Amino acid sequence: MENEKGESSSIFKMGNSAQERSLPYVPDCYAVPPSYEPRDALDSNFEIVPTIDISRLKGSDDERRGVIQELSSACQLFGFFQIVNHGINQNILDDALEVAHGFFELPAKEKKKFMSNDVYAPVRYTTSIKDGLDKIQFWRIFLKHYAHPLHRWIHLWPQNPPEYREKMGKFCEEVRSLSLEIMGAITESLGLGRDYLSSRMDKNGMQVMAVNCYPPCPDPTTALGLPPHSDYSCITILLQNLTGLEIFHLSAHGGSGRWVLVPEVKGVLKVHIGDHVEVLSNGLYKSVIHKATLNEEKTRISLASLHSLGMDDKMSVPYQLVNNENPARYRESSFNDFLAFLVKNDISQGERFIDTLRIKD
Ligand SMILES: O=C(O)CCC(=O)C(=O)O
Ligand SMILES: [Fe+2]
Repeated sequence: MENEKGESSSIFKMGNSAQERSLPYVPDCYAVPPSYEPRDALDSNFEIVPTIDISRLKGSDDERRGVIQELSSACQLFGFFQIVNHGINQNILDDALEVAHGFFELPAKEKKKFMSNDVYAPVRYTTSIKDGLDKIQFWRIFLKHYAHPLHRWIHLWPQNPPEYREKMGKFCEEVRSLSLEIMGAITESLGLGRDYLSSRMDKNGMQVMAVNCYPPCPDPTTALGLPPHSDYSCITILLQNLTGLEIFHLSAHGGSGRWVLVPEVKGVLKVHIGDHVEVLSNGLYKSVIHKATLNEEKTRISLASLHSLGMDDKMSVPYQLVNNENPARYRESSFNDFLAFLVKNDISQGERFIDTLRIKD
């Protein structure tokens, strides 16, 4: 973000190319507390991250039931799973990553048009989380833009690289229809039926793209791309070019949990359970705490597509999941409520939206 003199508070001088932005050292404002980065507890056993063949959702009743069971177990144990055979062509994934990278390589002048720290802006470009306001800064540059309905927002997106709108637009449309399919399976797995949220998500549902760039970092052990957090959305579908995403596996280590590095396998998409599915399930499914770690040599790009109900549409605990023994554990809230929370709170300090929704016994 720029002050009156036109200087950026960010070390990244947001306009330059990723290479020029790279510093030979990590300034103090980027140093994260050791508790954010417990390297010794990292589980590098890739096998344990659940992977689901999503094509079976369209198969026989038995196949669909099998997927629903796997999904339910992944949502309870991890709040996270990977999907294969999702039906999105590899070219579409590669093209979206390519135009995202191309955008961050543009000269300052181009990118500055989108610079904003207003969390309500439908298109904004900035660094960290709230640049200049976060107590700790994060080694991340990002473009955030709304993506659904596409015709309403696409004319606000970058026109450079020239194929940005077409290629990112195609990716967004494909990922959105996948999100509806997955949400149908999630509500079915909760006994609410496949169409419990369909019309609300279909008509007014939001899709927000976080197009993230993490330049090479001279000391990846001291800084982070993003601190531990959960997403406010129903689900997030994520595509990355390199490993770096770590999730907190709650059920590991007798419930004390541990960090797991998510593997990168070409073509595999990642699905995060967000705060609003935790509410929807009355706490049976957990929104996954995750963070973005850094690479010493390479620029990491991730495309996080967040899917939620409409701006003012409230997610509440369904009456079907509530009885005397199992009362509602969360207050209702909307996407707009999350934005108000984001304005007032510093996520870099570990504040979580979901914690503000819990109903105390
Ligand atoms: O870059 C990543 O792997 C994580 C991105 C993320 O968590 C987000 O944009 O909310
Ligand atoms: Fe996230």
